[in-house]
Amino acid sequence: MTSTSSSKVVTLSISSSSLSNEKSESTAAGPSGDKLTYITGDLFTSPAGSILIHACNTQGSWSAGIALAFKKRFPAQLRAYQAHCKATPDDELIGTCLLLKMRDFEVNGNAKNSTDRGSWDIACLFTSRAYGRRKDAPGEIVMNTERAMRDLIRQNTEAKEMNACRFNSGKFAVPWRQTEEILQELDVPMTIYTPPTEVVTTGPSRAPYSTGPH
Ligand SMILES: Nc1ncnc2c1ncn2[C@@H]1O[C@H](COP(=O)(O)OP(=O)(O)OC[C@H]2O[C@H](OP(=O)(O)O)[C@H](O)[C@@H]2O)[C@@H](O)[C@H]1O
Repeated sequence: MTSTSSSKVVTLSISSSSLSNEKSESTAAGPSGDKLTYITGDLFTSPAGSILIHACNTQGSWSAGIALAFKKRFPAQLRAYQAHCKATPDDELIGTCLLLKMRDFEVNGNAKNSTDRGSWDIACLFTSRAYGRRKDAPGEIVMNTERAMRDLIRQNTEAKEMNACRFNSGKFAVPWRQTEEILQELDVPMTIYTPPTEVVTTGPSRAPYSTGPH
């Protein structure tokens, strides 16, 4: 069997085991994938005290997609993200992670009526320099994702639970599978949330979204 066909078998095995909620064995030939858990639901229902992960541009803009939800819920964290972007050159930001710790925002900053205040740390993965039509190419975003995830793992010294949306797969237009492969290679435990609306509206190749990773 060629190495190409071998890796294909591993991939298929990951897919089917995820759908049946069974753990797949880790093999030297490929990623285990068994540390990713898939949930249909809202990322903002993640357990308190955990980390919420999303992808960001380096321009200081949370203006669309799930970033807009972060902006509305966490105005103080938005300001910290903007200040960080302003103070750091793009080339230094890209491929890093800004980890905004809840304890730094408990006392002041967020809207007084926010019920989310202080519930989670927020990990901003800088996976693209720009956004919209000027966003980085998919291959670059994937490379930046690996570096930014390593930076997050390094900073997560308290081993907090990590939760993410299918980052990079919306506005950044990178097929989820490519980001998923990076997470599998890093062998990182993470829960991935998919909105129920996305399950309904996706095409045939994304149909298993309600229960599986592809
Ligand atoms: N509540 C929720 N719970 C769980 N999943 C949720 C959700 N709401 C949405 N999703 C899903 O979350 C995935 C990512 O989709 P997104 O398009 O958001 O993000 P992305 O990572 O591709 O791109 C980042 C750039 O998008 C923004 O826009 P701007 O640049 O500001 O214009 C940023 O600022 C960045 O720059 C998609 O699967 C959505 O279904």
